[in-house]
Amino acid sequence: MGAEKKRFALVVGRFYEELAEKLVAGARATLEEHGAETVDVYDVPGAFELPLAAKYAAESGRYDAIVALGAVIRGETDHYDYVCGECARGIQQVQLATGVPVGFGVLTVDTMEQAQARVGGGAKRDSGAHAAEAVLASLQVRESVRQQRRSTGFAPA
Ligand SMILES: Nc1c(NC[C@H](O)[C@H](O)[C@H](O)CO)[nH]c(=O)[nH]c1=O
Ligand SMILES: CC(=O)[C@@H](O)COP(=O)(O)O
Repeated sequence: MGAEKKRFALVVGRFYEELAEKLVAGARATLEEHGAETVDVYDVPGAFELPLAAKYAAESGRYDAIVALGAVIRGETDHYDYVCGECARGIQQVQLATGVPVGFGVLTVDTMEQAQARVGGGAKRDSGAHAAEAVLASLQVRESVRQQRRSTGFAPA
């Protein structure tokens, strides 16, 4: 889907700054390649804060879609499980509650090497770009449904 005249917010967990920057670069490049009018960036300390930041952006009415970016790397304790779980659950809740697509561009990995392989220039994928592509796809679905409703005149009671 084209992103012409569309406005996007990136909410970014900065726990690992270098990884965050690469995720932002990938997401921004994808959105701008598709013609985004605006790409605003909002920083939070870590992945646990991403859902609330996404909620603020979604409820502002200023953005067509949001991309949540960050990196969670497993440590010695089970803290990782809570951070990842609440981040993912919260982000999903925001998009379902508001209808504003929120891409999940949060790395949940065991090692820094795994993380580096999943950002721009890495061997596996560019997770920032993928999350941006995902919200473009969600916006396309919404537009297609709207067009279908207009063309068939069908509107649920
Ligand atoms: N260990 C990681 C964290 N932990 C911090 C939390 O996300 C949160 O900021 C803190 O608990 C205060 O509420 N965050 C990451 O993004 N990545 C990690 O690996
Ligand atoms: C993902 C985390 O919260 C983790 O980095 C914290 O490390 P630890 O479990 O060793 O305290």
